[in-house]
Amino acid sequence: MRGAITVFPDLESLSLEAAQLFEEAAHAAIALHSRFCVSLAGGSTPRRLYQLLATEPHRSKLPWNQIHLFWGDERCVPPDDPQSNYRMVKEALLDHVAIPTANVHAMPAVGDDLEEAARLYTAHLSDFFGGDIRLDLALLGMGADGHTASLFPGDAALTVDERPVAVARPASQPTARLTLTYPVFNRSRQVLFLVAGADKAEILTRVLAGDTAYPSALIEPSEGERFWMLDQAAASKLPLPG
Ligand SMILES: O=C1O[C@H](COP(=O)(O)O)[C@@H](O)[C@H](O)[C@H]1O
Repeated sequence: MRGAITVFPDLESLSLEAAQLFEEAAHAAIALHSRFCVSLAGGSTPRRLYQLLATEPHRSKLPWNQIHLFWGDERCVPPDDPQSNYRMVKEALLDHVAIPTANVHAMPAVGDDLEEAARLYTAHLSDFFGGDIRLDLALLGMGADGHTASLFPGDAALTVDERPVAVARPASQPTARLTLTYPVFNRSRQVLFLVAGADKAEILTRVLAGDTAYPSALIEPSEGERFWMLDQAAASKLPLPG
């Protein structure tokens, strides 16, 4: 087993703790370098976390003008599509907090030329961070196939290590995607995986045992910390401690 792992009874208690970690990480990063740069996970699991950040006590305690939100991945759909990760974040969080528009760094995953879209987001990251793209916190989820962000088993995006953004074309998915790549996640100061649901229990045991057939197992920040927050259902097949 690798990384700090905490099991919660349900998604609500997991999300409450994740919101606390987010707030503490934000204050620590802002004390260190006056801003907090975080990449957001999509899908369904982090929605409750984002809702909690958008309500008291977190909403008032977070200095939104010093928080910069990036996207870990995006589905190639319009931003108002139900599948859009941007839309999920907007509805759960952005619509409810006073974050400056300039601090919302959504992935432009639309248009016919996705390689160009990946180049544009790469250029945006380079402009923002300069030569060293380093997130303070990467929020990640895990799919039942072991994918994380849009790093899917067998997809070419897994092998991209010279660019921060790649186009993913997972055979299992209805649309192409954009994703941050391993070097970005593995350079983050902190990585927090949020994993909930019984459908993930089997693969999670393999990921946490370090089986690199599953993309989530290859997220290992070289100089940072990695945390796993699991609900009881996702953790149900893990070996018992001791
Ligand atoms: O497709 C995606 O899936 C993963 C996991 O999502 P969940 O719904 O099982 O929580 C997510 O982390 C990723 O950002 C998303 O695009």
